[in-house]
Amino acid sequence: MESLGVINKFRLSRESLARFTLMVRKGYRDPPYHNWMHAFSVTHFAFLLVHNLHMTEQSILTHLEALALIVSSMCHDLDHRGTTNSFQVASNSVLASLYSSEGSVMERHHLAQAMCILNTDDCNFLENLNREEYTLFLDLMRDIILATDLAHHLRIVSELREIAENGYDPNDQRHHELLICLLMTAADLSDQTKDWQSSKHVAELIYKEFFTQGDLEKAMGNMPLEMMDREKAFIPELQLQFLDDVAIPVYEIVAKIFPGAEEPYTSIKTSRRNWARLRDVYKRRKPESTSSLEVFE
Ligand SMILES: Cc1nc2ccc(C(=O)NCC(C)C)cc2n2c(-c3cc(OC(C)(C)C)ccc3Cl)nnc12
Ligand SMILES: [Mg+2]
Ligand SMILES: [Zn+2]
Repeated sequence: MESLGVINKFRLSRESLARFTLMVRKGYRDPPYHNWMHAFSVTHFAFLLVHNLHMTEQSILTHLEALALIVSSMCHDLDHRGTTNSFQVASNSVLASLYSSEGSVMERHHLAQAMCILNTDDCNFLENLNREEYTLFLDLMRDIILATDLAHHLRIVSELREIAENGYDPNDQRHHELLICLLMTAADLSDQTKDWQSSKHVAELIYKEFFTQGDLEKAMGNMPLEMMDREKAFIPELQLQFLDDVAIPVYEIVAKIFPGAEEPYTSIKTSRRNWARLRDVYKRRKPESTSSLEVFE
């Protein structure tokens, strides 16, 4: 926050900011993947994007938008239970009864948790923002956290491709809104742009979460998605699919809009090559012998 210049610009209270951060960290549970470590690494990547691509200096983002992106990254998976939106509905969870009519069940809950913490005494580090800035900040945080629903991303990805092809227009309000969603998604997926060992380890954590949900669904008498069924999933193949269909296009678009952001795109393509190698190695063995998580050994 210091090096983004938002502390001084918005006269943020360091004590409140520290209390807010500690409350946010406490607001995460400890599933294998969707815990504070994920929120922390997403926040760090969001900072690197804004800082290294000089987004505030070049007026690509206002300082308020940069602040909203960082704070939203910290809060974007608050109180995650390691289960998906469809599982909330299938299991008739309290969160589903609260939010399923609007969709993005978990993301609405993450946002509600963030608002609660902001409204907790001594944690509202935004107290020196004027009414207009504060209202705009809350609108930004809402849009950004709701943009972390994979379904939302899949709805806008064709518009994102079009912006990457035809050029980003900083004066186009829709382009600007879509860009902020893209930055959040790029941060949320950034574990896959790290070194192979780290990316592979994170994938292992995600599938531990998915398989636990699959076990729960079987216990409930429901059929889990193949991706969540530890007996059926072939992880290298599933990872190649997700990288090709969702993750790699995100960094390809980021690299097209920001020429200085080639590295994550290069790195995730390397990760993909490693998954392809792993798939070929495990494909040759008797398929029934490889228990899903064995690929991580
Ligand atoms: C390594 C890696 N593999 C994944 C494999 C599958 C899926 C999945 O949900 N498949 C559902 C089917 C219907 C397509 C997500 C995966 N995933 C995510 C992720 C991304 C999310 O949404 C944004 C950030 C908006 C893309 C939301 C939640 C998660 Cl866990 N992060 N890393 C991963
Ligand atoms: Mg999420
Ligand atoms: Zn996340």
